[in-house]
Amino acid sequence: MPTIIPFKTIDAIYYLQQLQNHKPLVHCITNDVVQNFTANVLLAIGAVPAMVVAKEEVSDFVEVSDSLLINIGTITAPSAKSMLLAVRSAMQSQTPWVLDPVAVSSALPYRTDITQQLLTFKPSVIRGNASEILVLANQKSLSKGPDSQDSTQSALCAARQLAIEYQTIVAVTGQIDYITDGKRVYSISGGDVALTRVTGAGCSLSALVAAFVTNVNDKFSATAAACLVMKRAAELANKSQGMGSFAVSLLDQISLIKLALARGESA
Ligand SMILES: Nc1ncnc2c1ncn2[C@@H]1O[C@H](COP(=O)(O)OP(=O)(O)O)[C@@H](O)[C@H]1O
Ligand SMILES: Cc1ncsc1CCOP(=O)(O)O
Ligand SMILES: [Mg+2]
Repeated sequence: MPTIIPFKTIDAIYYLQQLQNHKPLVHCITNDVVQNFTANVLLAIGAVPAMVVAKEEVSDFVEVSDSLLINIGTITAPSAKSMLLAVRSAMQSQTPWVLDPVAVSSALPYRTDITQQLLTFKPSVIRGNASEILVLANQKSLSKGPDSQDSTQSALCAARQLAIEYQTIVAVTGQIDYITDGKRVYSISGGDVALTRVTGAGCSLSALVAAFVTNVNDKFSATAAACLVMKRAAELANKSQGMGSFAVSLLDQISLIKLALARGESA
């Protein structure tokens, strides 16, 4: 196992600045539960979201986008078709794309099979919770629908194995996030368990990753920067008024995160 390196705030600030300079257009094919929240998270960080899903136009739209998010949360036969067309186009045009394998498990062979097909089109990053990453690496897991029941520590070997097998970057998230390209590992601690009590935290994090990996050479560090932003924003968000307010406050804190990270660095 390589040395696990805590990812630094100063490096996250650099990638955040790159993102905000370029204002990337992020093409999202995501699940029905989190469309609006995901679009708002992307706007809050300084990216431009576009939820374009029709099979007739996904290939064209990938070509004008800076990156693509594929999230299989509420997959159906028509959306699976759109996803496969979009990732084919992304691979051909070398557009970075992020896979969020929501709820892959032995109990859901349809989405697991589609995910295996998607993986052949070379995702730039796979972002999932520990149970999802264990399943993709053919290891035992304990998921509960879209939620993980496994620790990220227990999925780190699986994450590295996947990164090597698909020559990609894997972000396995939970109490501690790990980001790996198979050889190196970054860790990010902190965040807040409240992130597991609102829907769409993981899905919108995958969208953030898609925004961060555009226009950069080092997608490994850019992925870690996205993960750090979500954890720090959750720490700063208001948890005292319940989970509805937390979700709104999380958006507020994402929109203000550059200032907060810079303040933390100069303190
Ligand atoms: N117990 C926890 N403590 C702190 N942060 C957490 C915890 N569990 C998940 N997170 C954070 O929640 C976000 C979503 O991750 P995760 O829950 O793994 O995704 P998903 O919603 O896809 O299951 C990430 O930013 C992750 O770091
Ligand atoms: C509840 C639910 N059901 C299908 S997709 C989805 C959203 C999952 O969101 P997240 O993985 O971010 O918790
Ligand atoms: Mg998820």
